Amino acid sequence: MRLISTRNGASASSISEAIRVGLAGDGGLFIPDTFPEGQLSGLSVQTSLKETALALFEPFFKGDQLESVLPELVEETYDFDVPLVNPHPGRPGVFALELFHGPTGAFKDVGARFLLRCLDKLGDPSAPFTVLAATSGDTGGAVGCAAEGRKGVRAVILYAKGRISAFQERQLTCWNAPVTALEVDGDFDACQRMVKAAFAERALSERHNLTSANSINIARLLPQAAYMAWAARQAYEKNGVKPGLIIPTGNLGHGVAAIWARHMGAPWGPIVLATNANRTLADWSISGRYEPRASIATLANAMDVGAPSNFERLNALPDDAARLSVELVEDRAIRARIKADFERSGYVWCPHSATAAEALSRMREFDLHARPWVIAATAHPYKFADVVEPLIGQTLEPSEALAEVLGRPTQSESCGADLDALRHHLNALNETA
Ligand SMILES: N[C@@H](CCOP(=O)(O)O)C(=O)O
Repeated sequence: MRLISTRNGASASSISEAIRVGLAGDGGLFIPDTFPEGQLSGLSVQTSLKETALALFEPFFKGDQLESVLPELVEETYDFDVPLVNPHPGRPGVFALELFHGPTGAFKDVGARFLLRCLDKLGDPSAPFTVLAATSGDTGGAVGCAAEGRKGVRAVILYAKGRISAFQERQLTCWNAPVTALEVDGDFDACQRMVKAAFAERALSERHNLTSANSINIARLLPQAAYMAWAARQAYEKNGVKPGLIIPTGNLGHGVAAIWARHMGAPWGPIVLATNANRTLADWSISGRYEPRASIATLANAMDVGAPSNFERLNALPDDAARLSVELVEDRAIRARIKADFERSGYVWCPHSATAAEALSRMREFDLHARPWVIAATAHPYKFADVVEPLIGQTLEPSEALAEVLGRPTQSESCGADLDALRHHLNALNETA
């Protein structure tokens, strides 16, 4: 399989190269020239998540230098539960795919663990990769955690000052070498622009061996596509009807991973993207025009994205593969959904997952009962205790892994919201190395 750019025809010589560089030379995102077919057809409800991942990865990694270590990478990536639970006992056709049982309590753990392990295998400790991660809250923590203690990489996390939850900030700034956290005086889109500008400056990129840990990197998307393929099969087998998926969406990496999984044969029916009040995708779904706008701060802060990077990948798909709908959920509705579902069944959503639960509640009765529905539950509610606890009137308990973070010292450096400021920090890292 060839990996080509979403833009002007650049391509990668192998998946390892695509992972190493993160972004294609023309600034586009890597996509397969043709999607493999039939990889998922032999899988059954008994096929484990790890087996599903190996089957899905096979055509991407065939003949690649990482092919022989894939079983080890898969074993380590998926070493926590990804349960499909029923959040409302009175509604047996509704499921939550709980993606927050990893070390940092967000679905980002899966992709970050896989990507950082790939890079560590490919990296040279005497000239490690510098892995840049722009974050609106959850990616940074997952990348920091996955990078800690590695020799072939160093991670530089750019986070938007004042735009993340207190726990997320702690979780971005608590990792030991080789992790550096930069508190950027700007929003997530500014962080993302700085990262892309750094890649575009060839000398800078080569000097630091830059790559990306955001979902622009294909090694973030594939492991997400794998659990989406596995979950579709599980839900499908429950009553033989293709389930619908509702997925909270910001930078669109998770949504595209699910759409890729369906395009490669995972038995998903309709896919609904739930967004917060950042309306770029909702407007596009109505007007057909993609018009990035400045992001606004919401309760579902990890989705505060005005220019979703993976739109390019969505746009590169044939129309029938990319079919989806978008539901916009404002803060008021997020609050009300967390409260209502807790009162109804005791289930607690994080503000991001609550956008998807709210989208489900707005569905017409006919669509709701026509098939099972899976809500992607993307983050542990404890990470947003300041929002969630007053709504449910109870104290939330952290998971063991999240509690561990509370005991760690934290450290970050201030950074301006432009390339010069980032360049300064990167050069300083080289001087202290
Ligand atoms: N939701 C993100 C924003 C970055 O998205 P990514 O999936 O491209 O890393 C976050 O939590 O930082």
